[in-house]
Amino acid sequence: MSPKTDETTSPQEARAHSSGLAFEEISHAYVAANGTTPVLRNVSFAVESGQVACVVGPSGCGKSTLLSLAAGLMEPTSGLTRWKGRSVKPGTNPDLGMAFQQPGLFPWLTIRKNVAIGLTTRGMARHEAAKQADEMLETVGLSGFGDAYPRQLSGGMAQRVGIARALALRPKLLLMDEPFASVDAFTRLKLQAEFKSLLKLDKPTVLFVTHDVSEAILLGDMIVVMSPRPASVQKIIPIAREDRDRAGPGYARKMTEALQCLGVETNLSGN
Ligand SMILES: Nc1ncnc2c1ncn2[C@@H]1O[C@H](COP(=O)(O)OP(=O)(O)OP(=O)(O)O)[C@@H](O)[C@H]1O
Repeated sequence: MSPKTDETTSPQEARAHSSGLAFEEISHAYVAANGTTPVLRNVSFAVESGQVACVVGPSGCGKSTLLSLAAGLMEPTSGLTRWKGRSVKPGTNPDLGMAFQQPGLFPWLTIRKNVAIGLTTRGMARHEAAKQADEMLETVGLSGFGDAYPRQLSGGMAQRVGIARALALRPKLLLMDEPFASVDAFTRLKLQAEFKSLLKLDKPTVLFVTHDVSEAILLGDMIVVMSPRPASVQKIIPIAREDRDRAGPGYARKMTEALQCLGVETNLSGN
């Protein structure tokens, strides 16, 4: 979360000195032959090192665009994205790991090779990469599946492979775009709990896009609620450990706060 500020430190300076990921007055528009689509407007927030920020917002408001900017896949129309205080430039960020809604596994490679591929492309020897891939597969509950192919896995297992592939790189910055959206509700709950404990291993800084407020409360140290497109930050809701108890008052309070911010009716008892 943003560092404490005092009279001598402006919020802008605090973001510039963030130890993690910072967006500074980011605006972005897509320009195409048929016109310009403004997507982000003056977005500013910081995610401190080792913290998890979950981004929620209406469909099409620009959440994935924010991830692409953090990954350095494109540059904003205006403003600055910083990682560890340095401006993010297009190109390879060795600290970066990414996982998406569709894990995008290579069907012709074994599961082991799917996980190892990021390591070998970074120059690791094949046998060492295979060993680390097997360790990571064990961590995500897929030991014994290294020689299988993606077609032999269920949707939940394929998601686990996608997460293993991202985490095998031991990323300091992990960007995730609805990684659990395509699995059934029960598998999703299991994956969320597993992912939560995996984060404790290396404590990466995480930007996690989701449509699911309960997922955001469970996984996030903060929820960044975006407005409709062109999106700006509507509210930042800090999440404390006790708020993650689904039966506790904090959980209900944070859920209501986020949903109201998103314009969702929270009391349907009169219907
Ligand atoms: N490469 C592109 N060129 C033109 N417009 C784009 C491009 N990528 C995204 N857009 C548009 O920008 C807007 C924001 O897209 P983005 O995918 O960032 O939103 P999102 O909040 O992640 O959406 P969703 O919740 O549906 O996943 C959308 O209107 C989308 O159509």
